[in-house]
Amino acid sequence: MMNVDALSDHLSKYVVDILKKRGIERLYPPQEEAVRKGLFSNKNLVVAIPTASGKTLIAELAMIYEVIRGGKCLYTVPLRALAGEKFEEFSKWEEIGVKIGISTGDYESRDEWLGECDIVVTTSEKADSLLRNEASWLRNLSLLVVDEIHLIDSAKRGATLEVLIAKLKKLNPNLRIIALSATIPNADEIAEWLNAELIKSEWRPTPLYEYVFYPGRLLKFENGFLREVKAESSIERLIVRTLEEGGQVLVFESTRRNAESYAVKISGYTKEFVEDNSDVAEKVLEENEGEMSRKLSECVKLGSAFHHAGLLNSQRVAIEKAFREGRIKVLVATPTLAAGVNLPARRVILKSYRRYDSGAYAPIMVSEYKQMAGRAGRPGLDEYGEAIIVTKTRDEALKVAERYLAGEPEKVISKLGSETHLRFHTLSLISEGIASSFEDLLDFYSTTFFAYQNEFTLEWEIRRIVLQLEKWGMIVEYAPTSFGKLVSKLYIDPLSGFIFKEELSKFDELSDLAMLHLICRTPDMELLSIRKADGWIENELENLREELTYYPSIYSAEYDFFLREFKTALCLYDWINERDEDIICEKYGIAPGDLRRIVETAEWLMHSLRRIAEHLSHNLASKALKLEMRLKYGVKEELLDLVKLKNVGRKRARKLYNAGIRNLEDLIQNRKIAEKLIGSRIVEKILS
Ligand SMILES: Nc1ncnc2c1ncn2[C@@H]1O[C@H](COP(=O)(O)OP(=O)(O)OP(=O)(O)O)[C@@H](O)[C@H]1O
Repeated sequence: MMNVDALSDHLSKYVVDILKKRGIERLYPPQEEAVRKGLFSNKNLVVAIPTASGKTLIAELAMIYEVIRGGKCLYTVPLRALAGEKFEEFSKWEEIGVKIGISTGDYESRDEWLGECDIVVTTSEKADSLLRNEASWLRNLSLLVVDEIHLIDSAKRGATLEVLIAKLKKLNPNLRIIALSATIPNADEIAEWLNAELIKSEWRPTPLYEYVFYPGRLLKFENGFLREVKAESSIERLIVRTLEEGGQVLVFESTRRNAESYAVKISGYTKEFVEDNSDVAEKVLEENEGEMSRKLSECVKLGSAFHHAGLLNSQRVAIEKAFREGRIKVLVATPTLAAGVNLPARRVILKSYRRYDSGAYAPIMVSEYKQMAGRAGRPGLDEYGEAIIVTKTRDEALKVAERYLAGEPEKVISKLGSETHLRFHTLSLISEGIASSFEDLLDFYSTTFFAYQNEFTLEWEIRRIVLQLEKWGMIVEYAPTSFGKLVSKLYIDPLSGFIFKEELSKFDELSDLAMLHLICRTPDMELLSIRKADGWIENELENLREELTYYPSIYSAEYDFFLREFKTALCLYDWINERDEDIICEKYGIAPGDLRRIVETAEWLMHSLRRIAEHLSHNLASKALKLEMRLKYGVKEELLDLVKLKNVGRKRARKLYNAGIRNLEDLIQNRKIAEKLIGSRIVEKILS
């Protein structure tokens, strides 16, 4: 393998020294192949290699190479959590004067300061939003790195990724692109679309062995033949053996409930392997002490943990860090983790190979299995990694082995052809001046991966969408109206913008609940699902019907969907009326992380509603602004002057208010009382 000293001609001795400090003496085979295929040139590259095989380093070397030549780089990832992780990883380059920036905040900031950075890490959505808000620095990029480009296949975020690449290529004609991908069967299609050299390999620094388990046996493929070896009688015995060997285990379960209960069960086994985790156990209770958080804390004390989208960000980070440090021995996660951050373990066990998707249990895709299995084997720590799918019988094991061990991951397919995505991106293309005619739109879409993969054009769909945007008053003759430009900048679905405008044109006044319900009626809002235990909602509906402006008949097809909208609006209503977070979670059957996510989305949509009301000079703009702030802090209107103060959240504000302290002035005049209520340190911070 090539010695990193050979890189000094392209990168300088200082860079090589930093690599060596990181323990990187020789390039991995795929990295060497990348150098040979033009890593240090202007060539585009697609790198499709397994997890932890050195993809990121290839991108880092290319970015440093560009920066040394005075270039500017954008590194895009699919998730905010990943952006934070990569930003941390790249910050070491500041040692040689490379300026690293990160931008993943709200969807409307310009972040002009990023203009001075050499490398900016962001999510594809944020980069697209920055383009919509005319962030000028995005027009002089020399290198775009697209991490996880196989997520073009994702129904939710794939289209934005594809359109972002096409936009940046249009705005920077000489833009160099390096795409990092999991091992997918049609990486060559992506390479052709991007006019790139392809580096494709199955090489891994840590060998991966894949098995299917059924009680007492393990199945595996060896030289193309299925072999069966004796095994432990239960998965728990197998897990204990791994812990006895000093390894850790990542377990995937199909639902949150299963993940939580298995983490509790396995904590009975991990406790004998764990030292003192009390600091981590306390950390996960810092922001919330509800039922889920307490259960998580108990597990952590005994060396296990669960990980799913209901965790608070701070809890997720604490768990991941403790797992990386080897203090948590078994982490039980739901498949959402697979596409997320990098948590390798010696053994990866899929207790279930099904996932709950839009109301039904379905077997996971082979590519999802490969993502999870790829986490097995910590580079430099484990000699090998083992991925094990759990089944109950030999018959089932044979079928599962056929599908997942011998199977090919699914091809990456563009999802741009859906009306929602096309509507969303067509408005932005016209708003940003990238398209000012029908031909411009067709030309632009002809440069997407969708066009590469499909003979037929989107002509008919685009005509229909243009007519719709005209009808909604967002464009005229392929130019944006001021309303259309605003909707595009707000990064909301044009249909959401239209719903807001329609409702505001019908009503002068709306109750708080009606305004919360209005944002829940948009395609941008994540809605709560209706559980068996939610019979109470229809009673609430009877009591609150007068406050609503829209209420379908119980016989109409949309009634079930309306119930979900109404349940979500009630949840937000409780939040802004200072109901305790844990009581809200209990009442609506959600976890703290879900509440935070729904509140964050609602705040963004209320902000959008407020901006549209202002644009229409509608008197509800001021009420929308108040609701936006109440959503942000979860308080009644009377506390707004207090929560604006730093270090004053909803609980402290309520304490102060109830003692007669209504704002900063009162606080200064009643400092002693305030110190008794919230502590002198906090008062000090507020007044500093
Ligand atoms: N040539 C090398 N020699 C030694 N260590 C390396 C080498 N290349 C990368 N590494 C280390 O291996 C780990 C994984 O590398 P990297 O993050 O580049 O892989 P990856 O494929 O991007 O992983 P992921 O898919 O999880 O992002 C990192 O800690 C990195 O420092």
